[in-house]
Amino acid sequence: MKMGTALVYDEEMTKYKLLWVDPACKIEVPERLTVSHEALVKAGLADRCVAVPVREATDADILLVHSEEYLEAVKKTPYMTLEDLKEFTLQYGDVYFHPNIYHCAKLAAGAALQLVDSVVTGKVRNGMALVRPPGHHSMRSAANGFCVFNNVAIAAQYAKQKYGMKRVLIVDWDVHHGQGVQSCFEDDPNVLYFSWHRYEHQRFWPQLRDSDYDCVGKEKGAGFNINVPWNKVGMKNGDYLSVFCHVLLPIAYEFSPDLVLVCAGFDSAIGDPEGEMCASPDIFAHLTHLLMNLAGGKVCAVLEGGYNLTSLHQSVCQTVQTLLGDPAPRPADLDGPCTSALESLHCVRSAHRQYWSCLKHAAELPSSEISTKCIKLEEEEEEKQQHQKKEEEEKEAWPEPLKRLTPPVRTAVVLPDGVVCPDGCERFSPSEDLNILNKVRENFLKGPDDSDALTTLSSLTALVEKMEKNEICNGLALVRDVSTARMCVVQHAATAHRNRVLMVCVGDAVVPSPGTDDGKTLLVQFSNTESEEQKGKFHIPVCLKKGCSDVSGFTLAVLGLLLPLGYEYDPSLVLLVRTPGSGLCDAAWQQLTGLLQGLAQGHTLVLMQEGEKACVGPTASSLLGVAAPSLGKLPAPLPEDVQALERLRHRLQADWKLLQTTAPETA
Ligand SMILES: NCCCNCCCCCS
Ligand SMILES: [Zn+2]
Repeated sequence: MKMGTALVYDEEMTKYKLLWVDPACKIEVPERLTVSHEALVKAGLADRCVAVPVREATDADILLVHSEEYLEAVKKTPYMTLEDLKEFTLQYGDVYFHPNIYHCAKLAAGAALQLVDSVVTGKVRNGMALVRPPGHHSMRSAANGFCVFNNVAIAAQYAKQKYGMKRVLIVDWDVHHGQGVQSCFEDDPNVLYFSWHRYEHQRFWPQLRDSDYDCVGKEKGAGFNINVPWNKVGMKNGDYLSVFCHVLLPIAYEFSPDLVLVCAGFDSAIGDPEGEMCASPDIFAHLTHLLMNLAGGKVCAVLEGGYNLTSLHQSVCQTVQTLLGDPAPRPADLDGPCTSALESLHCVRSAHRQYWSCLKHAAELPSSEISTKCIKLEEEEEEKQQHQKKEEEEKEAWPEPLKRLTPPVRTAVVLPDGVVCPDGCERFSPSEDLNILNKVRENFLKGPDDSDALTTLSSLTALVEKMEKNEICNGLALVRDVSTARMCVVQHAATAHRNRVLMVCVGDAVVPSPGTDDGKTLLVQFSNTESEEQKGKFHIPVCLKKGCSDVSGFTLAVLGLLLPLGYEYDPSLVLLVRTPGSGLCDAAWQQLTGLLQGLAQGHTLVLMQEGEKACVGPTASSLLGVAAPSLGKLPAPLPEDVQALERLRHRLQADWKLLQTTAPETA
């Protein structure tokens, strides 16, 4: 299987800097690159990557995006005096030139192209390019916002032209709007550009009307430009995850890209002087993870901004470690999205409702009503926010992300003798542990001599114990009696007081709801039989008209309901149960298995009924971290399924904040 993560870096790109006084540009320093690369080396991550050399972008590469006159003008800068450089710089905004910046800008763009080559030709699965100058602000004929050539825009055009890539997704998680990328592709339906950015109702740089949520693209490109404005600072992990689950991912899966490019700016992390947001560096492990099952895993992250050297290098490490396949850390105490984020979320979903079938149900309010509501709420909360911000400035500090130790065994399997152990997996030997055997015997065995049940259940128990000790990352068991196995695992996990088990059931077996609503388990059950009785907060039946055979409806339920629930519940173990009759295709099942590994530090235990033997291989592949196959362009989900999901979300959002997609009605 195609694994491997490319790292494209060259210290030559540190060899330019600001040569005069300019408060707007002083934060863009060479150390941004050196601290990031040194952190990767120190963390042992650089050595695990495939080092890919940079190259200079050629004129032809650069002319994929920029005009000849602009390129010719920039070509002259290496020979300019300091005065000429200052003069030349004046025609652009918030950017500076240097005798060596043209060379470095060619290397930055060339690095992105080298990364695309390595990923698209299958030399590696994914990768990151550590570059400066950044690119997403530069326009066809103008430098802007520290950017000279638009590295990612050039990479997108290059991928389309050289490799015939049909659909390219660009995710811009930098805290600034990449207006250069937007303007390059706004009429192009083959490039879906997503950006969130500090906006504050157009009061924040670059203060463009075109950065707002209602700029959805032009002509054939209408719907393929997604702007999520942050109208307040202080956005946190929950705000970011909500936008991924309720805006980006549903649309991205419907778009079904052949390649994912990330404008990986880290000025959206806590501590950054530009963003003034409060999301912790480990959130980038989750943002990266959530993209890694798109495009068959072909993800190219290219550094953009990031001006706090500490949060920058921490965020870079979180991103690269996830690209390498290491499980993401559990997201600490997620809050629901704040009111302002909910308004932006609602506005974006409404603006894109007509273009994406996954959003068809998004409630439509006249945008005028929404915008006044936003501003009214703004003023009220503004002063509260202001004095809060003053306090925060003094003590902007955050805990260093926890070391992400990868268990010695990635995937352990419990299989009947006749079933071969999939490549890369480790067959888990039956437990000899007497107290496990006795506990299983007294609690679960029907007949005294049911030896293979005893073997299976004691092996499962021992496997869960090894996952708790982080000796094993995830597991797969093919068992005769899934319901007993399920109870055995849940009961064992419940013994450790702080354990929480997210149980996801796919298929039509009747699943007894967990004993009490004590919250020790959260059961989400996909089926096509409408369950009449009202379930509790911790037992959520998801009914799809055509069951899981409808990939679109299933995907929407996973992205917009299961993932937010899972992140908010923050389980210590994910128990994924598949019983016959689900009708779920392998690719959708693999997407589910892949996505759920973002939870519980990757501790996913898959239980499958013996009849599902054919699914052992594909399941093992996902558990080993191989990207799930692309689902292809998704047809519209059934309207009744979409409405049912919406109703379910509305019913549950009182208990589960990450399910909200609209601001609470104001008085
Ligand atoms: N307070 C300094 C203003 C800087 N404005 C330009 C920011 C460009 C970011 C590129 S990611
Ligand atoms: Zn930025």
